[in-house]
Amino acid sequence: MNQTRARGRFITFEGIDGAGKSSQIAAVVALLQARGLTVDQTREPGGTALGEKLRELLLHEPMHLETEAMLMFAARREHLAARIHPALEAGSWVVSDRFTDATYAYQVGGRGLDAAKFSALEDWVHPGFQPDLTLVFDLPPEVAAARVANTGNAPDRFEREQRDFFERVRAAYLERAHMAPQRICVIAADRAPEQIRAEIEAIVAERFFR
Ligand SMILES: Nc1ncnc2c1ncn2[C@@H]1O[C@H](COP(=O)(O)OP(=O)(O)O)[C@@H](O)[C@H]1O
Ligand SMILES: Cc1cn([C@H]2C[C@H](O)[C@@H](COP(=O)(O)OP(=O)(O)O)O2)c(=O)[nH]c1=O
Repeated sequence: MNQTRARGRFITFEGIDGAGKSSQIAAVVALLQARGLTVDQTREPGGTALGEKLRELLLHEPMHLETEAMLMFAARREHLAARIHPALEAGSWVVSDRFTDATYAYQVGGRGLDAAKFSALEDWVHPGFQPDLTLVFDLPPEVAAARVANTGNAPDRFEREQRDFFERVRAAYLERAHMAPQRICVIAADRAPEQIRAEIEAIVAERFFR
């Protein structure tokens, strides 16, 4: 029998640093796997050997804002070609810690990149392609900053930014969610992990398994 496997779905997690994405991503991956799906868990910047090298530069090397935006999209181009598209076509689901909404939030919102330049890069790198579902973890920057400080890890170039930067990033995420309400769900992330997890499970079930 010539049965082709259905194309996989692409789910992305977004939010300011310390929003609490990491553990919830693990829960969603486990949930999908429990349904018998093959899941590829990945992240941006990164996700490929080249992308991880670019990530090192992006997180630690000072650079011009437009260099930063183009390197984010360069890493993404590689990620799409080498990993995301092949996985989806093979029927795997792809769950990524960040994607293009992060460039809108951090580079346009946080750093002030020209929105037209962002759109040009987005249209070049993935014309007509967006995640099937994006979860934006939303919380006050001071709460997120306290969580990041508690981890005890050395902060990277982004995590060292001040509260007003993260206020702008947060606002840009909310603006982006407003522009694509069918795709982007905003999650109140200043709650207990179990509550957040239950809400996400309900969203995923409603969106994909109803
Ligand atoms: N809902 C939550 N309430 C309180 N602390 C949390 C919550 N979710 C995550 N944390 C803690 O906050 C820190 C950052 O979480 P993490 O998942 O790494 O965030 P992100 O991946 O969004 O940067 C970790 O120490 C984690 O244990
Ligand atoms: C994908 C992406 C990430 N970033 C930033 C956001 C984060 O501060 C950083 C790395 O993301 P992340 O993996 O969430 O950091 P961590 O592992 O420390 O939780 O890169 C951008 O500024 N633009 C982008 O397009």
